Amino acid sequence: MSMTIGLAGKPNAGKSTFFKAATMADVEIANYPFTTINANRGVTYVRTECPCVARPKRCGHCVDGIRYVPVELIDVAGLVPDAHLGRGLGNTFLDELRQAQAIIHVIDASGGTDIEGNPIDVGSHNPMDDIDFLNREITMWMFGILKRNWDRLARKIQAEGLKIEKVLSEQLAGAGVDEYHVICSLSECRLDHNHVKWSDDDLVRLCDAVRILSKPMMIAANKADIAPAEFVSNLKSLDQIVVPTSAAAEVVLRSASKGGAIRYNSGDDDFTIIKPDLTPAQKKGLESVHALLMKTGGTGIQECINKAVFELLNLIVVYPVEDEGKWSDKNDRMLPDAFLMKKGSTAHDLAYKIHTDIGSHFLYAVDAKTKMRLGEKHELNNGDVVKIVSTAK
Ligand SMILES: Nc1nc2c(ncn2[C@@H]2O[C@H](COP(=O)(O)OP(=O)(O)OP(=O)(O)O)[C@@H](O)[C@H]2O)c(=O)[nH]1
Repeated sequence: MSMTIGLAGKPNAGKSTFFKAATMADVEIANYPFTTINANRGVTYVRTECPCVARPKRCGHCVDGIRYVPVELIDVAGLVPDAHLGRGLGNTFLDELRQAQAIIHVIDASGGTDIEGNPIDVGSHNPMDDIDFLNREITMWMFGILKRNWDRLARKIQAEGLKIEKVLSEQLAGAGVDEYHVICSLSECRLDHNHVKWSDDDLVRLCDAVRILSKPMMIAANKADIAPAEFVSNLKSLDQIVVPTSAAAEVVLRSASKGGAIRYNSGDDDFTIIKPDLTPAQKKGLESVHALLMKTGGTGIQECINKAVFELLNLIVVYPVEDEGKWSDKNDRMLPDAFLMKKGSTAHDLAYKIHTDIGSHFLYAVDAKTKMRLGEKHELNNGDVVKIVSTAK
C-alpha cells in the first residue's frame, strides 16, 4: 500500500479525533496487520461499491456490497505558525509531512480556538484565517531547503551546465518532490532565464507552485456540529475541496458500532440501534448524533477520505483476478484484492503492479465483466475486474 494521506492542522482543531475516527475499523474489515502502526500512523479505508453487487453472491471481502480499500493515514502533529523556523515541534511536523502524497487540513470551523490552537469562545476566531498558514509553512519549509545551498547550487548549475530541474528536484526529493513537479512549476512561474538573478521572492514563488503540485490539499471543516453556519458556508465557498466534518460524532458512531450497539457502516447517512438495553447516557449521545446526521447527511469523515483518494490523488480501484469467469484467484477466493492506481493506468501497469515478472511477460488482459480482450495500452476504469494473461511461470 503506497498511498499516504497526512492530517495536518493547528493544535486542538481535532486531528487526533479525526485520526481516531478514521482508523477505528470494525473487526470485519480490520484484517490488515498494520491497522494501528503507532500512535499517529494507521490505516483508513476508502469506501466504494464492490463489483460483486452485480453478481448473485457476495465476495466475502465487502460489507453488504460496500468495499473498503485501505489507505495509510498519518496524524501530523505540531503545526504552529513558524514551525518551519523551528517553533513548536518544528521540523518534526515537516519531516512527517514529507511522506504524504496528499494532505487533509483539519480546521476548527467553529472558531473556538485561536491561531495557535488555544481554546476560546466558539465563534470568536475566523477559521478563514487558518487556511493560508499551513500553505505558508510548507512553502517556507521547501524554500528553506533550497535556500540553504542556493548560492553554491546556482554556481554549480552554471559552471557544470547542469539541468536546473534536475538539481532542484534532487534538493527537494526529501520533501516528496519529483522532477515533473519542478518542470511544471518552472513553466508556470516564468522566472528569469538566468537563475543566478533569482531573488528570494522568486524562489518562494517557485516553492509555492511546487507545493501546490506535490502536496495537494483539501479542507476538513471540523467541529461542524457546533460551528456557526456562516463560518461553514464561507469555508465552502473557497476554491478548493472543503468537507464539513464532525470527527467527534464519527468516533461515537464507530465506537457504538464496534461495541454492537448500532449498525453503522462508515459513510452511511444514518444508523440503526440494534442493542435493546442502552444506558440513558448512550441513548442521549446517539440521539444527538442522529439529529446531526439528519441535518448534514453524514459526519463527513468518510467523504473526506473518499475525496482525498478519488479527487485529490486521482485514483481508481481495480480488482485483479485469475479466473475471469468466477472473478476469483486460484484458491477460489472471489475478488481477493483491490488495488488503488492512478487514473490513466493501463492493463500493463496493472500487470507490473501484481508482479514484475507478470508485467515483463505480459500477453494481454481480459475485462472480466465483458470478457473482452484488452491490449497493454488499454486504460483501466474505476471498478474494473481484470485478468492478466502472461507467459510468466
Ligand atoms: N464539537 C466537536 N468537538 C470536537 C470535534 N472533533 C474534536 N473535537 C474536540 O476538540 C478538542 C481537540 O481535539 P483533538 O482531536 O485533541 O485535537 P488535535 O488537533 O489533535 O490537537 P493536538 O493534539 O493538540 O494537535 C477535543 O476536546 C475534542 O473533543 C468535533 O467534530 N466536534
